[in-house]
Amino acid sequence: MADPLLSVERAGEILLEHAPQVSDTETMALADANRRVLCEDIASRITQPPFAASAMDGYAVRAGDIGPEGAELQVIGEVAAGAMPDAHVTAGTAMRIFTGAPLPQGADSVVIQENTEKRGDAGVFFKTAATVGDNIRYAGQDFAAGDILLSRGRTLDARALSLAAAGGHAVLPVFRRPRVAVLATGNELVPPGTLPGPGQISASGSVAIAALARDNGADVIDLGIAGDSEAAIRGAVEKAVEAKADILVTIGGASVGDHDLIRPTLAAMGMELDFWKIAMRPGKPLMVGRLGEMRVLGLPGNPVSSFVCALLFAEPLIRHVGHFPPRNRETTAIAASALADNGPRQHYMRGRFDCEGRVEMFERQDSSLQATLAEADCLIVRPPHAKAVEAGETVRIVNLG
Ligand SMILES: Nc1nc2c(c(=O)[nH]1)N[C@H]1C(S)=C(S)[C@@H](COP(=O)(O)OP(=O)(O)OC[C@H]3O[C@@H](n4cnc5c(N)ncnc54)[C@H](O)[C@@H]3O)O[C@H]1N2
Ligand code: MOO
Repeated sequence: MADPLLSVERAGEILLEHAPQVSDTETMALADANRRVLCEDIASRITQPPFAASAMDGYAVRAGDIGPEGAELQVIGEVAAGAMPDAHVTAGTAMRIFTGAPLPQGADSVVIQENTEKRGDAGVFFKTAATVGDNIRYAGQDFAAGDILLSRGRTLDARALSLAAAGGHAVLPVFRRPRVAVLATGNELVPPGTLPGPGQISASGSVAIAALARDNGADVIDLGIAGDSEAAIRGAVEKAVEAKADILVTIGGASVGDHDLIRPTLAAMGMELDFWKIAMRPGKPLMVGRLGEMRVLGLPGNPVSSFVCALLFAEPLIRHVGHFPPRNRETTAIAASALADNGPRQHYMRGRFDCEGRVEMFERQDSSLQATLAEADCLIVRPPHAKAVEAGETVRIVNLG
């Protein structure tokens, strides 16, 4: 019989199909622009290097003056970085020059000082032949004014920011960060740090989702904890709408119990449902919909389920909305021990690498166990109906690092 549940792959496609990308932009100082995405091509305002400069400490010479047998030349002055030469190099003369200094007119080569010997007051003997262009950085050899240095869509990092600075920019136009609202739901939840009373547990899920969202370039709106009532959930969702969240991530209340009110409440508020329940374990009750422009991701409450769903769905969604390039976490590894055959849902099993780099699964995989999640290096992916695997065979994994 065909499995009626949506596949993980198809769910991922549907998720991105209706997710509008951020169009608002802002101007950021270079110091604040790291990890942001450029919204325009950036052309250089200047030519780099702006002038022919020496790449070494030594002497600016005319290469033709020094043959294979060497030559003695008269030093007529010196030029350091930041100064301009006050003389021309003519036949039989040289000028002392330092790294970064402009090349004097007439010179066409720089000889490093290690290949010279001082002779008398103003004489220097050049021991080896010089070639035109030796140790010279010519004007514009890096880039010229008007060249496109960085393209729209580039995620800014240390190298890109340095290039922008070299090109004469102090600020850059970037897309605003995607706004992700995170809402925990459940009467049993208390904020982290509050000792749980009878029947209560710490709300850990939103901490994980907020950190993951920030890792992926989002601004997080923490909506706190809503109790299991339609009014409480509605109030929190309204705050997400007011804050103009691009994405609302809810945790818990996604399943079929009498207190699982996320889907009915959002439906009553006008959410268009894209899907609810997928062929995945943990994470079967995942829900995806749209409330106006806001993408809604309803994660199951078990902390491992909410984290795995966030990694597989919230991360790509945030990256897409924020114009960040997709992050491919999937690769393969050698199984350290045998794995049983799999049921109808794609199973993401916590695993860790052994000292030989092979992957072994944790024995206990219950979706409430957070200690093994924190210890895990990867999730071993077991596709629906996958056959049993022997030790030494290759398996798909999702890297958690
Ligand atoms: N009859 C059925 N029952 C359940 C099914 C099902 O198909 N039929 N699915 C199970 C699966 S799978 C999951 S996963 C859970 C998910 O259900 P909910 O999304 O409704 O989650 P809750 O019931 O609200 O919570 C489950 C569990 O997780 C704890 N929780 C909730 N929020 C947080 C949080 N922010 N931080 C830490 N822990 C949290 C909550 O206390 C519960 O212990 O449903 C199964 N049931
Ligand atoms: O799928 Mo639930 O998400 O197993 O714990």
